[in-house]
Amino acid sequence: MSDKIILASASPRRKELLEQIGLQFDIIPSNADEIVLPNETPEEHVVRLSIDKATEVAQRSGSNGRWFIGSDTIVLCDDQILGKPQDEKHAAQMLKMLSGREHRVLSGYAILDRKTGAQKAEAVSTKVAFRNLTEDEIARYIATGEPMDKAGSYAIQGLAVCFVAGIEGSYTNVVGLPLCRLTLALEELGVPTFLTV
Ligand SMILES: Cc1cn([C@H]2C[C@H](O)[C@@H](COP(=O)(O)OP(=O)(O)OP(=O)(O)O)O2)c(=O)[nH]c1=O
Repeated sequence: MSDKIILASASPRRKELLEQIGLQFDIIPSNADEIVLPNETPEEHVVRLSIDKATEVAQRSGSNGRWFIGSDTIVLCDDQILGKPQDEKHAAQMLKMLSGREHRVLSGYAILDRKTGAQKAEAVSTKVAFRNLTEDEIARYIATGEPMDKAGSYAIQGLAVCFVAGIEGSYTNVVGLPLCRLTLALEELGVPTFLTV
């Protein structure tokens, strides 16, 4: 078994975030299903999906890789889970809902160590407040294409930063991975990071 770290994600944001902290890793996107189960809390949902993504990739990657990282991000508004929009109309509905108020962004992560069987997973929450958005602003934002592959139909790391009146908690958690918590978990599992090698 190689001592590699594998990011089980197709998200270019997660790739950039792990590169930002100097990790060396390979990418194998996950094919895990992303359904919401009845009676599951949003926290349980993102943690379960993170574990599913990491496990699914670990199971089909042969002897390639030791540590597998999976993650999932959702937006929560009025107790409703907002994932990625199905189309532009759906994106407009979500952005209208987020306009002028506060919501939460939940990201889960899971790290599996295939060598020892150890695992760490948790959900991290960040509060984000949007200023009021007009219908015209929402239409113009959707026309840029940015919302279409993002949970909640916006990207804080992109043009939508202009809508963000305030944030409480981890910024990278909104982008897709809570790096502060994740690096602590990596250290606890003995994964070499710039803080330990
Ligand atoms: C709220 C928000 C989400 N997002 C993105 C992060 C995730 O890529 C996406 C949420 O969808 P996810 O299902 O968490 O991830 P994904 O399908 O892009 O990738 P994979 O499942 O293979 O790991 O939304 C941003 O880029 N910026 C933001 O501000």
